[in-house]
Amino acid sequence: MSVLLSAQDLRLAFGGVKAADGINLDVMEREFLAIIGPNGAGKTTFINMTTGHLTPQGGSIRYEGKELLGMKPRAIVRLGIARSFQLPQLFTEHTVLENAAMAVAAREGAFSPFRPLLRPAFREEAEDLLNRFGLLPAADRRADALNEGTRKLTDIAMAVAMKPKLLLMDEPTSGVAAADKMAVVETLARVLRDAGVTAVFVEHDMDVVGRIADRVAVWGQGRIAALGPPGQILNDPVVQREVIGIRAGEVPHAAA
Ligand SMILES: Nc1ncnc2c1ncn2[C@@H]1O[C@H](COP(=O)(O)OP(=O)(O)OP(=O)(O)O)[C@@H](O)[C@H]1O
Repeated sequence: MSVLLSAQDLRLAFGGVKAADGINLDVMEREFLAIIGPNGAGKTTFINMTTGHLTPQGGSIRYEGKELLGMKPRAIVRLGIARSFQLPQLFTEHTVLENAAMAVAAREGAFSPFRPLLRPAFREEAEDLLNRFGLLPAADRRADALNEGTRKLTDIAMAVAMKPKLLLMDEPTSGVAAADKMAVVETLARVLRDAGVTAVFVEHDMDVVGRIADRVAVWGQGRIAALGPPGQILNDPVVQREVIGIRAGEVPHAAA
């Protein structure tokens, strides 16, 4: 497997807060890399620096060997890096199908408020996308009437419409009802793996991490405190105590 994204000595401080304090990380092609860590550790900051929404004060981020620093978010999307947000960014007054069609149209640079959204080519691709995510039954529902699991999947489907090679997801399961969580996770993992997409995702639910991550990076105060396979990281007593909040003697969440 080759390196897709490589961060070297990334640094960014907000006043006295070091949100990135020398981040070194290689993301391998097609892997699912989970980022875990306490609130304020700098996890979202890393995503924002990769997408061009924040500019590091030092270091470099290379994607397929190309330096991303200094590039605008739109240019980074065009290279094949998409993201989904902790709070899904949907067009709430439109249906799920229309949202998906808008993402397809945006990718084609053909979105226009004056032309029909559901042109046949966009509609067909949007339906295919929804089908892959198991979202066809929700196709005609307005985005503001969806449960959180369906909203999250729709948001991720829109990111996948950009045909990314790398997808960055900020807490893909936050707010999703416990009963729906694993189905959502299994669906998104299946679609992304089928499409050969590399995924980097921030996650607080260790069951989710244990289920789909190939590797886990533990963030601590702007640095990577540990990195390895989930069986190793999630069973590490320090990670359990400092990040997961498990005390000695309790049953860990993750399987070895
Ligand atoms: N635009 C900003 N301006 C000022 N401070 C910021 C900004 N973005 C992040 N920070 C600060 O940087 C630190 C890291 O924030 P970040 O959101 O990356 O943490 P996180 O690990 O994603 O936390 P959480 O799990 O709560 O989402 C925090 O102290 C935060 O308050």
